[in-house]
Amino acid sequence: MTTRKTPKTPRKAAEPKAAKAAAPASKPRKSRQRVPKSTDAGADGQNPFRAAMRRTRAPEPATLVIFGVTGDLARRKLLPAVFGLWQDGLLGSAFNIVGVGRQEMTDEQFGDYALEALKTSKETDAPQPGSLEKFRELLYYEYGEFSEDEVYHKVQTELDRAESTHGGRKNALFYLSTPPSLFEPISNGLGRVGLQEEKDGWRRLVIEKPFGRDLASARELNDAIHRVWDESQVYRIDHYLGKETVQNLMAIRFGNAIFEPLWNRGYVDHVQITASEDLGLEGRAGYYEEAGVVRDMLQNHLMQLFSLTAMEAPSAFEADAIRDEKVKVLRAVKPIPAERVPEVAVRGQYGPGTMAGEKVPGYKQEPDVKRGSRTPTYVALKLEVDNWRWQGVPFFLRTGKRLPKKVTEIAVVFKRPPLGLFPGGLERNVLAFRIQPDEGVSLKFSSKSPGQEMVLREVVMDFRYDAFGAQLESPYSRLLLDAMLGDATLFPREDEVDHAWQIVSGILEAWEGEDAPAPKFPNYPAGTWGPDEADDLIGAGRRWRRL
Ligand SMILES: NC(=O)C1=CN([C@@H]2O[C@H](COP(=O)(O)OP(=O)(O)OC[C@H]3O[C@@H](n4cnc5c(N)ncnc54)[C@H](OP(=O)(O)O)[C@@H]3O)[C@@H](O)[C@H]2O)C=CC1
Ligand SMILES: O=C1O[C@H](COP(=O)(O)O)[C@@H](O)[C@H](O)[C@H]1O
Repeated sequence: MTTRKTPKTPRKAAEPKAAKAAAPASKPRKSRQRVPKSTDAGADGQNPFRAAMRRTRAPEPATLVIFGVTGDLARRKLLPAVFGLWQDGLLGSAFNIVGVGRQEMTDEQFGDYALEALKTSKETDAPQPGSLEKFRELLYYEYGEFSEDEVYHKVQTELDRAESTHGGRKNALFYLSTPPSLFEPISNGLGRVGLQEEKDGWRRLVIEKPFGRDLASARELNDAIHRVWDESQVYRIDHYLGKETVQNLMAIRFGNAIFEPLWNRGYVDHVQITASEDLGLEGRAGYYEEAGVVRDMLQNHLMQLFSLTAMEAPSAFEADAIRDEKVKVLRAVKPIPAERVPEVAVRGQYGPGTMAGEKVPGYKQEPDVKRGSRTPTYVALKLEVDNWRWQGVPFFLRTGKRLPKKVTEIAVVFKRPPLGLFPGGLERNVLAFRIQPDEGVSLKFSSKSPGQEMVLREVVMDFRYDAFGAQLESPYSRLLLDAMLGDATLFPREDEVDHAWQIVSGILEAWEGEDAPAPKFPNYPAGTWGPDEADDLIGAGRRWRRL
């Protein structure tokens, strides 16, 4: 995304740049609003999940500064998440947002933009009467070139202004919701004007994914970030960790006595981790052509799901104890040098096809995609873990765009019973964590079907999240609140990110290196479950789950 766009929603004419830049530092603040009570479902009129959080968690007064606030992520996810937290009274006694972008806009115009975003996003909680207008009072906007100091001075001025209503504190959470190429320039810009210094309040940096584009660039970015920030101030976000159902994986594994004894090579045949998407490119060619599925999904979201499934129990539910265990299992993954890639990985790119009865274009026909594009939109990978728990148990990971449906699932497939006493029934028990949609956990097993004969049938025990009677929290709400509270438990640490890059490095080398053979793309029609080679990867006697 290098071209400058016009604002994405109708707005009033932009105020001249000079007039905005010359606004006095002492411009009067809008009065801070009392946080309204929620009318979400729940006995006390609140979203029960959030009400539970409210009792124990309240951040200090703070400013959330979103760089790239005019982008897709901010519009569809971040602003709705912040609005929901604020409406439920979770953002403490004083809070405001400074949106930062490259487009010229006044605070007023930004208010219109943000409200339009809230009204159109599917993720926005039902607003209470008048609450959108009250929320608008918290919104400020600054713009400029991210390579120049001026915009950071403007941000500093915003923090100075907020001080009086924030109890003399200048706490700030800087959220980098921009293309990854801007992470380092923005971090440096903040550093040049001293915005990382914690003299008069905490300062934290949230960095979106992908963190780097390969192992070398991730390390360079990490070093650059550390030249400005202490690791304790850095929150690398992977929104999959904010999903309730992903956290539930730890709850089920380590909060029950019945699963862990089976969670090993003695009982588990293999594990399948799937993140399939029915969507195609959604106008994100500029980003996706550079990234491809390995950087977009595999290196981060799927590696997180893998490490949470395969790790040992942490000694405590604390950031470093959990991160230590995740790193240990990532280190135990059998290395995948470029020569091994054909054995363990399959790539794909969708061609034209049919989705829900509608014809859809292939990847190469999507707007702004190069006609000869080699960008993969599908990957399947076999991981082997060289440790006592998992020796000989393959983990199969797959993710892709334009697959038949949106579903993310972790399925633990158990070994066959040692003796087949009865006819019928299923081949193997499966414990499946439905991360999304239709969130829940199911266990498949065989049962006698009614009748004279001892014939088995496959049955399912199913737990559904909607049994709790509450809508699940957006992962961004959870993670934003955690970052405001200084809780890094659900954010990947630098060594986790590094090890995840190490695992996929050979794949990138084999597929993108100078001598890499040209792929035969497209190799799956949109609306199908990916290339046929993925079936060979999972091997004889096993098959991918049809979800
Ligand atoms: N969108 C999504 O669903 C998800 C996105 N992410 C990550 O979030 C981050 C943001 O993604 P997304 O919102 O989709 O990206 P977008 O391309 O929509 O834009 C992000 C923002 O960056 C600005 N921007 C782009 N290029 C420049 C530039 N050269 N100089 C200054 N500003 C620039 C855009 O300004 P303008 O509006 O003027 O173009 C916009 O404000 C990325 O790191 C992405 O990987 C992570 C998970 C999901
Ligand atoms: O990070 C990303 O994730 C989304 C999928 O997220 P989900 O929460 O809807 O499963 C993906 O579409 C996008 O390409 C990627 O950048």
